[in-house]
Parts: sequence; structure tokens; C-alpha cells
Amino acid sequence: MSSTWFLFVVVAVVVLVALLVTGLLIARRRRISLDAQREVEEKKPKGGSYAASGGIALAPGGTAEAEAPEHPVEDRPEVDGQPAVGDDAAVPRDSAQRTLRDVKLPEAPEEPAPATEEIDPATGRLERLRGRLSKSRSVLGTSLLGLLGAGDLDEDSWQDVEDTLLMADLGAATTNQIVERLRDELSRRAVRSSAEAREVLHEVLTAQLSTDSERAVRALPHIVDGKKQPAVVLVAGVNGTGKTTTTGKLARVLVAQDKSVVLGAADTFRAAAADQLQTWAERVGAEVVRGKEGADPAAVAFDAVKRGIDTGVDAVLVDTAGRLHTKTGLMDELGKVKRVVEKQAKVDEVLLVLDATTGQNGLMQARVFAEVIDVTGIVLTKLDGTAKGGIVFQVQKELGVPVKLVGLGEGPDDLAPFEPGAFVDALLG
Ligand SMILES: Nc1nc2c(ncn2[C@@H]2O[C@H](COP(=O)(O)OP(=O)(O)OP(=O)(O)O)[C@@H](O)[C@H]2O)c(=O)[nH]1
Repeated sequence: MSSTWFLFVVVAVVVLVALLVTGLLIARRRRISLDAQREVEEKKPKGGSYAASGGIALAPGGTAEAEAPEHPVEDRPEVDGQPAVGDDAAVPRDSAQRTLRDVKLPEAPEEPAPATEEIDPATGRLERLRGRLSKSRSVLGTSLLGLLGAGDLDEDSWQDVEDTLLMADLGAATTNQIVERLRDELSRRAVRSSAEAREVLHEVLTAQLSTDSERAVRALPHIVDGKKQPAVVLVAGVNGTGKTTTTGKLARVLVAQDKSVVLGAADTFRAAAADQLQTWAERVGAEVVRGKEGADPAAVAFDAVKRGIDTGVDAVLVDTAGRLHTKTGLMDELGKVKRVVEKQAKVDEVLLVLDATTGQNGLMQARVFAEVIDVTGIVLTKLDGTAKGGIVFQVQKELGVPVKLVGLGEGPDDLAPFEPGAFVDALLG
């Protein structure tokens, strides 16, 4: 019995030892696997799968819906708390916002409207400007009247009459015609007094200046397809003849008759020309259309006419550039201006501006222009500053185009209609 108990105790001890060893082994293995797991955990980057080299951790994307934070700004439902256009990034978007309506704009300082000027009525202008022709008068009028009023004229005296007319730039053909008519009339009427001589001279000179052509400047609107269409006037001429000044003066005449005007600064050759025209426009209260310096004159002319049509004005006056380097160049430029303008409106008037002080040179310019473009009227400027008023006779005859206007000074109202009788009156004093 004692040996049985001894055997039982030994087996129990062995089993206990075995259990103890197994338990220790299991405990050790568990401890190792937990450490390894921690290592793995520690190697895992924070912030999920994104590892930013700059060290900025971002939240993972994906489809899982993050709960939208409740927005405290109730008065901006339309943006749901997001920054809106015009928000100041420096101001927290939750701070109270002013609506656009609350923002008061500073009052724009009122631009003083350019003062428009008093414009002299155009009627009877030539009469009022009679004194301006004094230089022309001193040559033509005084000399001729002195010769013719002296009674019977010998051949030398007639030669003097001829020379006087030639010196006043009437040209050979016109001079011959005038001398012939004077001889006939003086002998036919048996003129004895200087008053009678003046009458004959007046008649003959006036007849020389008369023409069947219309002298009115076609600058009033007309109806096309039942719609009012502004008159389109091109002002051409060599630079320096007084184109821009004439365009401005003509605008004044129109505005004085309650007509609305658009001025086209198509003389892009000289920047100051556009400024000059703008000044004229401001003075009369007209609109000016201008391009950049060196812009295509035809494009500016087109825009001016378009503006005139769109705004329903009465007249569009286009100041063109008049470089006369070559006839081809001029032809290209002026011809193009006219062609381009006529894509939208007929050109009603082409006024050629000639400087009376240039005498025969002016006549040569007139010939070139007349070949390039259909000139419909002549403006003779600076008649106040020349003794050669006779160019009026010649230019009209040569071109077969009437002188419509004369410039008698630099003043804004120193533009007069050309009336042969009044002109000769002024010439003879
Ligand atoms: N005495 C006098 N001067 C005039 C007359 N018309 C124009 N002028 C002057 O002539 C000069 C030239 O005139 P503008 O109108 O600039 O001539 P333009 O042909 O337009 O010349 P650009 O501007 O160079 O194209 C200016 O000083 C004008 O004041 C006139 O009838 N009499």
C-alpha cells in the first residue's frame, strides 16, 4: 500500500512539473508575439496610407461621409460656410459679413462738362469777314480799279491789268478771258467814270466765278430705306492746309443749326491732329471717334461713320490724313478710306482743303487729289493771309468743282460760305 502511494505521489509531481514547464513556455511565446506586434504598429505611418515628405499629415480621402460640422453662420446659407467670392481671406469666414448693398461707394467727382461756345451765325459771314481779304484786295482790287478807272486804256495799261491778274494767281487762261471780257464791256458801255469801271469789273469777275454746280455743303441727313442716315463728309487735303481746323469750324456751323455731329479723327499720321480735333469737338459739344497714333485711317473713318449711324446723328465729318509722298500712297490711303466707309454709308461730300497762300502749288495738289478721289467741293483756307486770292478763280475752273467754303482766319468762326458776288465785293473793297 505504501509503495502505491509513493508511486501516486511521484506521478503527480511529474505531471505538475510538466504543466509548469508548458505554462512557462506558452507565456514566453505570448510575450514575444506582443512585442513584434508593437514593432509593426510603431512602423505604421501615422495618418493612414499618405506619408507626406513635408511632414503635413492629411486625412484619408474616400467615400466615407464625414459628418459635416454644424455651421454657425446662419445668414450665409448659399455658401454653406465656404469662402465666397470677394471674402477677405484674412477675415475668419465665420465673422459677420457685410452685404454688398451695405458698401457705400465714394461719390464720383462730377466732371465739369466742357463749356460749349457761342457760335457766330453763318449767314452773312463773308460780309463780316470782308476786312480779312485786305491783302488780296490790295493787289487785285486797288490795282485794277486804279488802272480801269483812269479812263481810256492803252496797250501798256492793258498789259498792267493782265500782270495784276497773273500776280494774283488767276492763271493765264482765266486772265486772258477776263481781260477780253473787260475790253469788250468797257468799250461797249463807253465807261467813263471809276464807279462804272468798278461795276463792269465786278460783273466780269463775278461771272468768272459763277458755276452751275451746287455750292451747298452736303452735310445734312437723309432718309435711306425709311431710316435717317447721317451725311458723311470726308475732309481731304495736304497736311498743314487747314483740314483739321476746317473740320472743326464746319462742325460749329452745323451745331449752331442744332445739328448733331460725330467727328472722325482719321488723320492718324500726326497724333496732335486727333487731339486738335478732340478740342474742337469739346468746344462745340460733338463726339469724336479716334484711333491710336498710326492706326489705319480707314478703320477710324469706318468706326466714326458706324458711330454716327448708331447714334442717329445728322452728320459725320471725317478728317483724313493727307500725306502726299507719292500719288500711289495717297491713292491707296484715301481710296481705301472712301471704299471702307462706303461699306455702310454713301460718302455725300468730299471737301478738298487748299491753302490759298501756296498759290500754284495748291493747284498742283488739287490736280493730284482730283485724280485720286471724286472731289465734290473746295475749301480755300488762309485767304486772310495772302495777296493771291485769285487762286479761287483758277482752282474752280481747273477742277470743275465749286469752291464751297473759304477760311479767313484761325478763329473758330472764321469759315465763310463762298458767294461769288460777296467775294468780289470784298476783293474790290
Ligand atoms: N490764317 C489762317 N490760318 C488758318 C486757316 N485755316 C487754318 N489755319 C491755320 O493753319 C494751321 C494748320 O491748320 P491745321 O488745321 O492743323 O491743318 P491740317 O491740314 O489739319 O494739318 P495736319 O493737322 O498736320 O494734318 C493752323 O495753325 C491753323 O490755325 C485760315 O483760314 N486762316
